[in-house]
Amino acid sequence: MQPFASTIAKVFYGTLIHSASIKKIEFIKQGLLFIDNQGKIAKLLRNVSQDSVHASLEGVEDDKVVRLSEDQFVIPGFIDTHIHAPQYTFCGNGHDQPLLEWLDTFTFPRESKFADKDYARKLYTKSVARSLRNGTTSACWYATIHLEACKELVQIIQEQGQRAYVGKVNMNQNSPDFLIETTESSLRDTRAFIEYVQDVNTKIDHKPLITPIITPRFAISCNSELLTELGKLAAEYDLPIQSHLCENQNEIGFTMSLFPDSANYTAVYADHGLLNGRSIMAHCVHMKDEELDLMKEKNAGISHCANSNFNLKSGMADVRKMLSKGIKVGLGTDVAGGYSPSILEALRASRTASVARDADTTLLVAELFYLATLGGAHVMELQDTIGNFEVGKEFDAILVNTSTEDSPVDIFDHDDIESKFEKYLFLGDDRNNEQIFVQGKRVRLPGSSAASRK
Ligand SMILES: O=c1[nH]c(=O)c2nc[nH]c2[nH]1
Repeated sequence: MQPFASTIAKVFYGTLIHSASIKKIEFIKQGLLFIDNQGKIAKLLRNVSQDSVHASLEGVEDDKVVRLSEDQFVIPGFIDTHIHAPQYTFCGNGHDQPLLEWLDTFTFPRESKFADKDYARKLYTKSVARSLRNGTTSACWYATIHLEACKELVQIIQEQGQRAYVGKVNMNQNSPDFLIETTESSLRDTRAFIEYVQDVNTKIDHKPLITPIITPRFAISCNSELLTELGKLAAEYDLPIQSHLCENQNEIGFTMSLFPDSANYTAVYADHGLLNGRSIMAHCVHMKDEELDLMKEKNAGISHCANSNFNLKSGMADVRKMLSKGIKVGLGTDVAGGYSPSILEALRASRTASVARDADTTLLVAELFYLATLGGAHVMELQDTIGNFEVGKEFDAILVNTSTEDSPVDIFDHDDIESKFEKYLFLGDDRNNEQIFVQGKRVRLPGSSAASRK
């Protein structure tokens, strides 16, 4: 056996589809993708004919080779840059209200239930499984303020095998009595949470997939002292940061009344050390030009949550302008402002929003697919690790089949792989996601026959 072949854990032969850049989807026909036993992409060959494939696979055992059919292709896993784990419990409800009322009526009472960690385990198991089943191989999760429930979420994500940023939410003002912390308890529990995740990561036999993320809910719910200390914690532990920004006009007005010394809402985060290259700001619907310029200057990323922005009637973000300014943008489902845990739905809503904003500058299919994959990787600052099939990256992927028994996509004789792929983007769903991989391991969801991370 050849030395290279002996480190190979899996090989895919068939059509591979990924973003080569924001403007270009590469359809790799007769591709051979080699995954090593660390879950990394070891080699990628293009246009390998049936005649020569045998030679290219020399030394690789046959049971490691997946031969894709004409209706199957492999794409990078989706990246959900903004999702609330506890809110899956009311996903699809409550869209008659705008943001601040929706938070008071639905969100805060439901999130308060996560004080009970057994309840949290039961519900988080479903949130994470649903996200994974929809092809989200990486997610930026918001939990709640409750430390023990946050730990449960980490354990569940680890059991199910998703790559994730997980945030213990911080709230010490303008929050109901049943969902509020003191500055001291908020900081103490955030530090304990960070150290818990770090400890979990020392006990695994693979490169860590879970990272704690500093998560001030939004400026309204954190006072200046807490924001400042969270900025210091992010710097001390070198961690990413996530929050909400310029989602709704009432939210912006209230924020500026609380932080009158900052030039604008975006500057509130910058003024507290919370805006840098590892910051992920969700929504950004009503951004002034100087706020977008500040995002660019700080190299901060935006999670575009079009589904949520429609549901909560927040507005339509100007993604074209963000991209033309060179700002990093990815997609977020924003469960449960967004009614769907599927990034495919986020992609479709993003297209609709871009058409409704300006039919002359709509987001193109290549751009939408990029936002769902490589764009999200940039927002997470994981572009050197995931997002497409460049050699050396880790293999996070979906094996899509457009002809599964219960497929919502109909395929006709005239369909080629390009049209099958586009049909999947606009008509497909989790029934087409035949296999899901994170760091080279097949993810098996609760209820399936085998345990996770095989
Ligand atoms: O869409 C949103 N969902 C939330 O949970 C939230 N909290 C603050 N701002 C928010 N926006």
